[in-house]
Amino acid sequence: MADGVDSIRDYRVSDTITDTPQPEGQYYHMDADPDNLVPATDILTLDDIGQSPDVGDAADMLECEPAAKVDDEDDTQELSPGGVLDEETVARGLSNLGRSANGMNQVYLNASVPGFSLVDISVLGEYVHLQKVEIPYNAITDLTPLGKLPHLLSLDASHNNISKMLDFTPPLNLQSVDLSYNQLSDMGDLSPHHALKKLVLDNNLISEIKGLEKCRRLHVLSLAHNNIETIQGLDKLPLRDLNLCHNKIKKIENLDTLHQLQVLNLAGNRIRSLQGLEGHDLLESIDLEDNEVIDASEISEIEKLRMLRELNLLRNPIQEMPDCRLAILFRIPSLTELDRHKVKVEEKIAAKNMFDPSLEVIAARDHIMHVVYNFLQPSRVWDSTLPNVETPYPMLVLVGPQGSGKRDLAIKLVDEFSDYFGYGVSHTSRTPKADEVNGKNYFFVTSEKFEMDIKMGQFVQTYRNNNSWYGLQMEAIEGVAREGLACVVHMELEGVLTLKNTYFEPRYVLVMPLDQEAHEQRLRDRGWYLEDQIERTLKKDDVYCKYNQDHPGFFDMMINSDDIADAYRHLRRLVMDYLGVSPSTPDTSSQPYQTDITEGDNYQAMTGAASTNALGGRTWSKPSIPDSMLQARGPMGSATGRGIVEEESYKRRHSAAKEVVAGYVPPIYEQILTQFPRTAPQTVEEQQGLGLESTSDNRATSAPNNNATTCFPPNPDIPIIPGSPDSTSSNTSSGSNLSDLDSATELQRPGSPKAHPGAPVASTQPASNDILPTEKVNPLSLIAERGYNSSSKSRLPEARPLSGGRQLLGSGHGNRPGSERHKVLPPIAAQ
Ligand SMILES: Nc1ncnc2c1ncn2[C@@H]1O[C@H](COP(=O)(O)OP(=O)(O)OP(=O)(O)O)[C@@H](O)[C@H]1O
Repeated sequence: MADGVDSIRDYRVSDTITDTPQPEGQYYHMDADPDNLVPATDILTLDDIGQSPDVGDAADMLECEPAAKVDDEDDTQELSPGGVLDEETVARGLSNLGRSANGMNQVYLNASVPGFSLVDISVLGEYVHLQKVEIPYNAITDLTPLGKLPHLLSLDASHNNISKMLDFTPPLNLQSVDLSYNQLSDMGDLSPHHALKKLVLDNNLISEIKGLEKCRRLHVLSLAHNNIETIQGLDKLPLRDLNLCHNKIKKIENLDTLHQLQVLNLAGNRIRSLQGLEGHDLLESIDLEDNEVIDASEISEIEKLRMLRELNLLRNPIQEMPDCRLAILFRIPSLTELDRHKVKVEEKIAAKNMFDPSLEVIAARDHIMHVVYNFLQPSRVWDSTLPNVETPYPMLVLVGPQGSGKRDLAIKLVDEFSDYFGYGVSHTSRTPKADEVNGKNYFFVTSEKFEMDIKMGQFVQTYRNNNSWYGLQMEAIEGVAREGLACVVHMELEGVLTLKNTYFEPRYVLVMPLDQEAHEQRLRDRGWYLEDQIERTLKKDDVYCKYNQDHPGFFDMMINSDDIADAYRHLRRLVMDYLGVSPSTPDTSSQPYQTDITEGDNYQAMTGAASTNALGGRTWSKPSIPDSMLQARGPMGSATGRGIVEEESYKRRHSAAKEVVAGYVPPIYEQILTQFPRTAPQTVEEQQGLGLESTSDNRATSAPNNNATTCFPPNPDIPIIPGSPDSTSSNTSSGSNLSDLDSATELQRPGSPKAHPGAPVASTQPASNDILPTEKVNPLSLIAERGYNSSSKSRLPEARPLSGGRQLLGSGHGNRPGSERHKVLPPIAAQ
């Protein structure tokens, strides 16, 4: 017998290492210095057997020693002949030297003898200090010898022929047992093994879960590949990881009391419903691969599991559902792994955009759809884009939730200021209400017609509400534009977001019922709406308020519409302020819109200038900012119609983009100059003609916002470009609106310093690379290319004759192009 083996056995027998020298052969001989051994912790208290760094490290140094010695011996010797485990075989498998349970001895704690076709393991009973025994891949049928190992913590007896469950005297503290791949058909009574933390019984013949009632420390239970049909016998166990995959389970049940469950594997069963998983708040991983989950609604059972990170539904009929992956990700956004694939951020965004797109995404899609359909139509020059694409067509949009009163306000406003405004009638597929007139309130069309019109590229924006379509057609705007009027429309936030993507740059007035009860009452009083419609509308109040808060400057103005008469009074005053209309304009409003115009109203300063109800050089179009707003902004206030915050942000982005593209940032002075209004340029004479000199300072700060010389000292380095809409030349005249086409095409000639009317005027010799690539593309050139150049004016739509007795307003200003009649809306850029 080799020395090493002798030593092991002797050590086993003596059980002791003492400080005093012992006769040779009686104790284990160690080459390593015992002093170097790190004292082991109390191994009985270890949670994870054999993983104590202290014990393990020391053992690593030494555990090879006996095996090496044995290897030097006769390798041909048969180990454990006849399947009877012998000491030599055990000697080869011993490892992990550590302290014995009583802390007095150095002992091997682990024995591993796999694959020896062992039948009899009686000899193991003599190794009383063993804490971990690994005897897989043998032919063991009887485990009773292990009853003699009182300190056994971990047993791996998988791949044997065991048919009786742990039928041995329980060790003190057996915590982990692996009996997978055996012949177990009955779980028996595991009460004696109440210390069990982990029990693996995979690939047996078990058909019933039982005997675990007393295992109050069981965290991990694996019963994969058995014959289990019903989940039971697990009540109140502290299970964290339960594996019941590949059984015959049809229903998830009796898991309610497993409050600590984190990982659940039910793959390879016959489960159809996820009912029974709800309420397991700690569940992190659910594997349901290869089951029969078919219904997407089942996801609702697990979508509230906040800790859920991994879900596997591969090989379930639910996978046939279109966009199944995105649908699941949308419903359970916390997932990091789905169907064995990591979830990408892009997928989560795609899921959100597909199933609950933000208002902005809805609007962007709506816009794209209309642009594409429009593009497919024969191109036209719209009256509302003239005199050039840089000139925003004047529009007023009243925005607000359903029943906020915006529609009534719009109609009332158009009635009263019919020389300025026309009502842009939207289309809808909803059925008309009793008092509604087709063509006045809406154009009422069928859904089919509406959708056909979409495909015909007729809409600027659309919006779907309560299964009905709403939309504003280009023709509705055009009809008003041809009259030379500013278009007033009302719509919901979604419509505004689409409109913000278009080239229209309307004024947006938020009409908001701030008192929700009053709003609710108004909706109920109408008697049109269903209960859930009212609920949804009231919820949308919050969306509006939040949007207004989160996007300062998004709306130009907000009007509280709790009291509709009061709201109209505000709106009226605002409009008059914009238009520069005299308060002497008779207040034609009657009940319920009693306007109350007092002497103290701030537009009174205009009285002298606009007593004839003329525009006084101010328009509804973007550059005209009410005095109150302009004052708040100061002399550097926005002239582009954006809110001040939007404007600042826009400027920053603009200059940053310029810097990146051209490596050049125009001085702030120039940037400001280029922000001057591109519409309704107003000459100094015109302002003087309005008697601005005699008005209060209030007017002086607001009126000249399109006159650089008033706001800023003239820069001798900056050339005044005649004909540019940004030009502030006082030599303006109300020339042909169409002549702008000439100047626009002129402006983009190669090498011309006037490359684009909107391009910043950088210096006396502008460098061509100061111009953003996008700025080099003048859409007017595209128009010109299509034949709408200066020589083909005849292609432009002819103005219709003036319809019925509308008053011509203002003097000395150009008409709104396309109308040639009303001198109402923005005067044309001077040539
Ligand atoms: N083109 C459009 N784009 C977006 N929203 C629109 C459009 N036309 C109408 N809407 C809005 O759709 C909502 C539903 O309109 P509808 O006329 O059916 O309801 P209502 O109860 O009469 O609403 P309201 O009294 O607010 O006008 C209203 O808020 C309306 O302003």
